[in-house]
Amino acid sequence: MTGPISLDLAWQRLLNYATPLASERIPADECCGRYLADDVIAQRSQPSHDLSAMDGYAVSGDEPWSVVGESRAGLPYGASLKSREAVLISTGAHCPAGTDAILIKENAVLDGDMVRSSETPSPGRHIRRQGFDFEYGQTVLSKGIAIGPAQIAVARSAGHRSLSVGRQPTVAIIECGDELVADPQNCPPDRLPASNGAMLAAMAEGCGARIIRIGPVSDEADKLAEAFGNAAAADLVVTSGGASVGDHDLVRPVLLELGAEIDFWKVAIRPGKPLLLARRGAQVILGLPGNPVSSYVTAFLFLLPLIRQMQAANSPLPHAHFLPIATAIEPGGERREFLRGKFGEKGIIPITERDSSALASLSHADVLIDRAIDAPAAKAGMAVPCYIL
Ligand SMILES: Nc1nc2c(c(=O)[nH]1)N[C@H]1C(S)=C(S)[C@@H](COP(=O)(O)OP(=O)(O)OC[C@H]3O[C@@H](n4cnc5c(N)ncnc54)[C@H](O)[C@@H]3O)O[C@H]1N2
Ligand code: MOO
Repeated sequence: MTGPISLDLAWQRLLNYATPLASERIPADECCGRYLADDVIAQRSQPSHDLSAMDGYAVSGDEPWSVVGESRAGLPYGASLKSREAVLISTGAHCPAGTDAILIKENAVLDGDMVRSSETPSPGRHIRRQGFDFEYGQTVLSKGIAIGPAQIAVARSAGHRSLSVGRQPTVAIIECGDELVADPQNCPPDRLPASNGAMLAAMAEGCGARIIRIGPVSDEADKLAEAFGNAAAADLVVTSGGASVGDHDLVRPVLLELGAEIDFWKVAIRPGKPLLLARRGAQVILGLPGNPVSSYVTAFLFLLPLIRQMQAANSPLPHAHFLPIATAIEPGGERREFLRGKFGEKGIIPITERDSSALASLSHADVLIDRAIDAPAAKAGMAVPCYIL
């Protein structure tokens, strides 16, 4: 039996394993949370003309100016300005050709159809130049980025009604364990409400997956094989529990029986050592440990990156932020460890509970603190790598 592999190696293998699914074109307005399958090229310049950034007067030459018309947003003044002419202008309206400056309304002194300034407007000030935001033909959004509200807005502004995005994977979640009951309000004293399936489904769905829930499945090889059969249509199958070395831990033996290729089993992290990556035909299989916190942490580190990668994300792994800790942390151990932490006024407060079954402490966590193997003790105030949950 080979030993656990490092997290970095496991991540490298994971990213080589899953390829992006086919792309699809959908309305830009429905793209929040999706990943771009192609670069987005501007079909127009923004702004398409020089625009006023303020309400006031577009003026040409020296004062006083005679007011010859109006330029409104969407209703431009049709002619050029001559020297000593002005038009009333609104924010977002075209500056007529010949505009030298914008006299803001607050500094305008009207006298019949003439206008003067109480403060001379500086040339070019308050004029948004054509194409200053982006130019026609420019790449405004790059392939592989996550689409959020700002990206939807820029795509529309660049003239796109629809966008090409990675297809969302179907993820089947199989919960294993004789002790698990589906209904938490009907749980005999010797059993346990199944909680990992719902937790993993919420995590995967939040990352864009379409979910199939299977189980809880009892610890019997034929039942687990049947569950894999029911998951045949999924792009990715995630199991929870039965990943370790116990007599009733059946995920690995059943997968071998079904002819799956196992890439790795066991990663040197805490929590979450018994973790399995396999492939069966085009289907990727991720076996997560049953302990609830291990399940959460390994889903965060492996399941969510797989889902992002399948949707064409260019940066699917979680990103660490260096944040100061409010209290000291003891030296790291022989596995890379992910400690729960929460936001506090003086920095991240490490949560002392480290048991991999302790869900209440997980529910208080805002971050996972990444502690390297044999990391030296960290004093209060030191910045440590954290993953925001
Ligand atoms: N001899 C060894 N024993 C164990 C090792 C080891 O290396 N040698 N590793 C330990 C570690 S680390 C972990 S993590 C667990 C993982 O075990 P399994 O993936 O086989 O999980 P189970 O045994 O099925 O369950 C563990 C624990 O979690 C509870 N559980 C399981 N599924 C759910 C669920 N869907 N909802 C809520 N709770 C669940 C289950 O009742 C158990 O208490 O193995 C260690 N053992
Ligand atoms: O990973 Mo186990 O997750 O250390 O309890």
